[in-house]
Amino acid sequence: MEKLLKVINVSKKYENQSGNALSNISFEVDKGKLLAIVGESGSGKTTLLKLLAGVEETDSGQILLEEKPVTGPSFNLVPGHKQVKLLFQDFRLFPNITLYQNIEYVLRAYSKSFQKERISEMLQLCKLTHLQDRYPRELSGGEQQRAALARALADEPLLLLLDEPFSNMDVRLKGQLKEDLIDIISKSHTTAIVVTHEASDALSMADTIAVIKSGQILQADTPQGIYKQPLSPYTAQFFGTCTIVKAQDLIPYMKEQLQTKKSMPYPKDTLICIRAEHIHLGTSECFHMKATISKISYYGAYYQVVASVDKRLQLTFHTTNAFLSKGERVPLCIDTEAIHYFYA
Ligand SMILES: Nc1ncnc2c1ncn2[C@@H]1O[C@H](COP(=O)(O)OP(=O)(O)OP(=O)(O)O)[C@@H](O)[C@H]1O
Repeated sequence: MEKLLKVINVSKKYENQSGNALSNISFEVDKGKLLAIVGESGSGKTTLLKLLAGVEETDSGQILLEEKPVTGPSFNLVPGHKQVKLLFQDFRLFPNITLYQNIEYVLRAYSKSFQKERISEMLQLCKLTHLQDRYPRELSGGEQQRAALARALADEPLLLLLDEPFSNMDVRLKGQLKEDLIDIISKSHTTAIVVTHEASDALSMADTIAVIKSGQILQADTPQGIYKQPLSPYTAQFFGTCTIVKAQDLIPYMKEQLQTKKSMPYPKDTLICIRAEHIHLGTSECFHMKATISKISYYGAYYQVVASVDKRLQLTFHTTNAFLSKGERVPLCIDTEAIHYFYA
């Protein structure tokens, strides 16, 4: 697979900052793929996008786009790399010209006939042909985003960067937009990096996810790899509800299963993660322990239940059973095969 982008040991510290915004970041992106960068507020996501777009300077390390260095503003007359498009949360469409003219502006260096052809292609791709004569203020949030996307893709950037593209969207609109975005990006064969703090967006959109915390990449993997084989409790909990417990606290209830799972004995303080969907109400076929329900929260498709087994062991699980109540003692069964171990 051809590597479009290589980020090698990049660090960045702002002048008035005590720690680093980014420390020794390295990753690669294949041509035509979508990478999601995920992390909590202040983890360094936007800083990374700015470095990739060439609008901020790196302190050390290298960013290579098609093997050529991406340099910061002090190296360029016009800040920003010509073939990298950074799409901001607020879209930044020109307010006083129509949607058609917004795209036309990006293509001003090309011939009139090429402009016409390309604008029509972009409008079609982003399902905006019927809205081409409207001004940005006459478009809905979702339409404005597709318009910004059409404009960004018009002169075929090598790399498209999207900063929190769904931050201002309601849930219904977001679902549709996510589908549109993936569709448009893949049809245009664009390589893209999407920054988000929403784990579910990253899981559902990306080919690869990079988890960033305090300016460092904790893990980069496929969505399935990140969800099923998290390298740290932080990543495990970021991507879905899970109970993190010491293996020794589970041994009294699942001695046989835990020991046969791995032939090697594990240290006593080995942590394990059990996803909420891998804990079920016990049956005559599967019973590991009894627990007392301390909390029930309704999430529409399921209930999230917290139940205490003993002083040290509290499990969180999902169920569609609507007849449970707080204080009730319930039998529980854990999918032994799905238990994830964090070896020190
Ligand atoms: N211009 C600046 N000067 C000083 N510190 C900055 C500057 N910009 C960002 N920072 C700091 O760098 C760190 C990373 O910020 P960044 O904006 O990249 O995080 P983020 O992950 O995008 O956060 P959010 O999700 O809240 O937008 C933070 O600690 C932030 O306070």
